[in-house]
Amino acid sequence: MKKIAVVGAGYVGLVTSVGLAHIGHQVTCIDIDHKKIDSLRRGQSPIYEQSLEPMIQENQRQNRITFTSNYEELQDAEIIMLAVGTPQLSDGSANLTFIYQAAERIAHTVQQPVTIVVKSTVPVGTCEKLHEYVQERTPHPVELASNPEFLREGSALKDFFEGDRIVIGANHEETSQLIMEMYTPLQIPIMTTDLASAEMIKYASNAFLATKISFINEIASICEKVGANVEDVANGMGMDQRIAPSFLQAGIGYGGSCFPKDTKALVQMAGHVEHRFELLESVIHVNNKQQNKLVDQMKERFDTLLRKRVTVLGLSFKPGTDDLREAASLVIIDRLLREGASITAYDPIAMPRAKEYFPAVTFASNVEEALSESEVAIIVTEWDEFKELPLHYYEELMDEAIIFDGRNCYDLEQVKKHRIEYYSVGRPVIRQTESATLT
Ligand SMILES: NC(=O)c1ccc[n+]([C@@H]2O[C@H](COP(=O)([O-])OP(=O)(O)OC[C@H]3O[C@@H](n4cnc5c(N)ncnc54)[C@H](O)[C@@H]3O)[C@@H](O)[C@H]2O)c1
Ligand SMILES: O=c1ccn([C@@H]2O[C@H](COP(=O)(O)OP(=O)(O)O[C@H]3O[C@H](CO)[C@@H](O)[C@H](O)[C@H]3O)[C@@H](O)[C@H]2O)c(=O)[nH]1
Repeated sequence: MKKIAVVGAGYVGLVTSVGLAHIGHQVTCIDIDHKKIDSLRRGQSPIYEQSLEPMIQENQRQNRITFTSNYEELQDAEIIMLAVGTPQLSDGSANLTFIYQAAERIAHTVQQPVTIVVKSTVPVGTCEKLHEYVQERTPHPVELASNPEFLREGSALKDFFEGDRIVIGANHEETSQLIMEMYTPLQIPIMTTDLASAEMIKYASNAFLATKISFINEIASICEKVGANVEDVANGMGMDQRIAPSFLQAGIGYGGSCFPKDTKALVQMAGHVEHRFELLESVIHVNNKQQNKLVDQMKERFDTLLRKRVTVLGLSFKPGTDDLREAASLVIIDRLLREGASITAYDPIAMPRAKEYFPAVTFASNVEEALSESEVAIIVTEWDEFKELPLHYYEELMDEAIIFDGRNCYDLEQVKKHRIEYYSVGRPVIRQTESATLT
């Protein structure tokens, strides 16, 4: 059992805190956001993540986790994990303000030798500089390690307990050893390396996954023109073990708090060492195009979207989370509003948050209400609730069932059985008449 402090109670900090407590460590989780800390002390999670709230409560009952805004409570921690945000600046590079603010507070608080473990995604070279920065501000010996986080929202706890790998970057063997001991109960393969390589593994992994998505989205656009079906293409490609099936789901592009910002930060980072990362620039460009694609198709279909009653199904950037950061819904709703459409939206989880983002949108309390009297539906997030919705609902509830599906939720053969006009990504359009199917 180790005494660990985690700085930042966001998606990463909170999941890490709860996960470490659950495997037996004594964890103090610190955040400057008093509202978050108050709600956590009451056992309420400020974010939606499957199984997180009960696990917070269980570890509180076992006295393995405490929440605070007071930095003095990290004084006796042997390990301090840094999990504050690193959002993007206007030029796309990473904003390290929160990292340095937290580092300064840590330096002025520690009373004994400590190891700082950077979980936040930071540009290569940051950990080395941060080490000097903290050590200059405290007489106590400080070690520093990079331990990038690979969890996905929506399956964050599962990823904590059953991740593919743990990467530890450090300058000394003993530092890596200490962090390996901390993770021992997890039985996840551990890779150790130097600080810079660990920092780069995080950016390279996200950039590669984003590349797979933009690649399949480009293939999808070509499929639409040549009459192929991108799902079959992706399945066929994925059977090759060198390619692998994951992250080949065509759709309206990647969003979220990581891929958009980390791809841009890596382009910036490359630029700083006079390397133009042209491949990644294209990946970003393709993604921007992709987010606008369905609205472009809709405009083509209707000529004008002025006063069109549009239903938006799904608002979060992916299912299983209430996170709206860089969600495709932001781009799509903004475009639709500018085109003069009137929007009703529904999301099973993200609506409380979404209300802050979209003051001009009407929110429905369920999918039926969202679809009733709608002229066109657009599926932005592939929640199970939408995937499992009987297709006759669209026929019965909408004026005329016209669906633009940005996540390929439905099987084309099933759609053909209904009077639905159906546009998806990288698959043939279904235009249904009462008696015939014209594709
Ligand atoms: N969200 C993810 O899925 C994910 C996955 C892997 C890596 N990451 C990376 O992890 C980092 C954190 O991401 P996140 O999504 O958890 O961010 P977040 O915005 O959800 O949480 C960050 C938290 O840090 C707190 N904070 C800011 N300054 C602080 C300070 N000085 N002291 C204490 N708390 C402070 C904020 O109040 C906030 O609660 C980022 O670098 C991100 O790129 C995120
Ligand atoms: O085949 C796919 C897979 C994903 N997406 C989209 O890509 C985005 C990101 O999805 P996902 O990677 O599942 O979620 P994140 O929670 O953003 O996780 C990514 O970003 C995290 C933060 O860096 C990393 O820790 C994770 O390893 C990495 O998968 C979402 O908009 C998805 O809709 C697709 O369009 N097609």
